[in-house]
Amino acid sequence: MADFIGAVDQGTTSTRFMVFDHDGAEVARHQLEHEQILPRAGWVEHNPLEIWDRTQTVIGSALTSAGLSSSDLAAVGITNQRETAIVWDRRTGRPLHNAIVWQDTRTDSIAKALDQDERGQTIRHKAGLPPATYFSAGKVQWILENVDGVREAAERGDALFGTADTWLVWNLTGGPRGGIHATDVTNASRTMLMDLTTLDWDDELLGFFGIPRRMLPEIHASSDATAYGRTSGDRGSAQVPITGVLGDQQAATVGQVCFEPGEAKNTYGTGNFLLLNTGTELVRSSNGLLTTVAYRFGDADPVYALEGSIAVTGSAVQWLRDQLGIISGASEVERLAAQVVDTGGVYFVPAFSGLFAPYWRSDARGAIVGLSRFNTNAHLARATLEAICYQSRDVVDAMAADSGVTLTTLKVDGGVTANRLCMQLQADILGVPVSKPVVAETTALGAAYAAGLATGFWSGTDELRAKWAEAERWEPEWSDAQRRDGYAGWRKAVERTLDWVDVD
Ligand SMILES: Nc1ncnc2c1ncn2[C@@H]1O[C@H](COP(=O)(O)OP(=O)(O)O)[C@@H](O)[C@H]1O
Ligand SMILES: O=P(O)(O)OC[C@H](O)CO
Repeated sequence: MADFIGAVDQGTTSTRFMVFDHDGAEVARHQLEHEQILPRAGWVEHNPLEIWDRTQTVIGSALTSAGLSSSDLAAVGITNQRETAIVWDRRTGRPLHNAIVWQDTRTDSIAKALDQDERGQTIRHKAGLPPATYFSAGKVQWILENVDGVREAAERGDALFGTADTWLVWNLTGGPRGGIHATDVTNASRTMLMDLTTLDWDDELLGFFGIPRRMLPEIHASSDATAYGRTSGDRGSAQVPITGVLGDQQAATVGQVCFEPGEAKNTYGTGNFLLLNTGTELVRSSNGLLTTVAYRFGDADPVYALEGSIAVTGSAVQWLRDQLGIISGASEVERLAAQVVDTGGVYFVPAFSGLFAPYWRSDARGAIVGLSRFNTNAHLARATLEAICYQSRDVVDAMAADSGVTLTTLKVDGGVTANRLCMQLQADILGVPVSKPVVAETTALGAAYAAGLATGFWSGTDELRAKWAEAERWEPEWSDAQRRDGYAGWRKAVERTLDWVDVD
């Protein structure tokens, strides 16, 4: 058997390929960014061909850097930015529009209209999601209605829809020459088109968006030995089985070995995504969280999760860098924030395109409140880090209310966790310890685990669980009063951002 498992992590800002050995240790990686196309305020697009090109490059260069070839890979897993919608022509492989990214808000009127009658409740009940611009279905509807010829092509069966996993699987398995059109249950659970109980596309939901079933990929388990086929073996490379496919936040849940109900992880990247494993029971949220599929391994029952999705966390740090210019790199925010002992009364709510969980308010906009002449850049930097943590606190509180689970530790990962001050603030603001694993690339690791489980490379979840090891831990230091007062101020600041714009 080949000694390694590969994993493609196709994220919002970059695509990386990583190779892991049997111990789950990293052997190789290469990563490339792709362009963020911003045609108008609120619109965010990617070029699917650029993403495919980047994917091929990072696979080749990561293998070469480690002196490996594709024949050294027992299997490959794919994990991806979720919800982002791609529609392409099956005959040519050409995209019929740029990918419409999860952050894009152009479909606000579609989402609003659905929520004005009982369709909103039907979507909540069947798909586990509130009608919102975040999810794929409205984006597909927009392409069908706004791009010439796409609806006709979709009805003829020539236009295919997929999230980034589907696009990559189709291209890796041959594209127009017989590529496999498939997705997994976790990605399908983010479209607003899948019924969480049947794990199949739902005709009533498809009808709400006018989406022909023929456009849609087949839905399979997240870990499956055959459904996703093999890489096409172009340019003399080996045909490697693709045996793991799952959305990036679900992959991080697997990489953090959250296999038991009550276990949770929080990933801090562009946004934050906190997932709580609720087992084979489907828990419906009354507090603004999403119900989603965490993973399905082979024929086993699906495992569900409650998710709190936060749109802007690490990207608020980018805003300090790119728009305000008060830091020159993301890592500088820690030094600047550490120049002061608190935020000097400042709160920053980065509701740049509204607020996701648990508020789901597209009429909110960002605000910096509590300013006095005393305040400096350092206070704003610290308030940015606190905003990341307070938004996570909102979600943790909603989760406790929905599930009755009180976290005893929060497992963390993602780019922002490099910021030790931010992680200390997170422990302080939550009042629970925060724990970071040795392998911080939990997303790629989770995709590799899903792929390796399907082929017998790893024997089962117990073996994977034994590989998890803590690298760093932060204990709460704030007093209860400090925590209570700080959070009360945050809630007041959030109130100030609501009902700020009229959204059409
Ligand atoms: N030291 C740091 N302090 C705070 N934020 C950071 C730091 N390093 C990186 N970030 C933020 O982390 C994000 C990138 O994390 P990553 O996990 O790669 O995100 P994604 O997968 O969403 O692209 C960026 O938004 C960046 O601003
Ligand atoms: O690509 P990331 O890491 O920013 O994750 C994006 C999420 O999957 C969006 O739901």
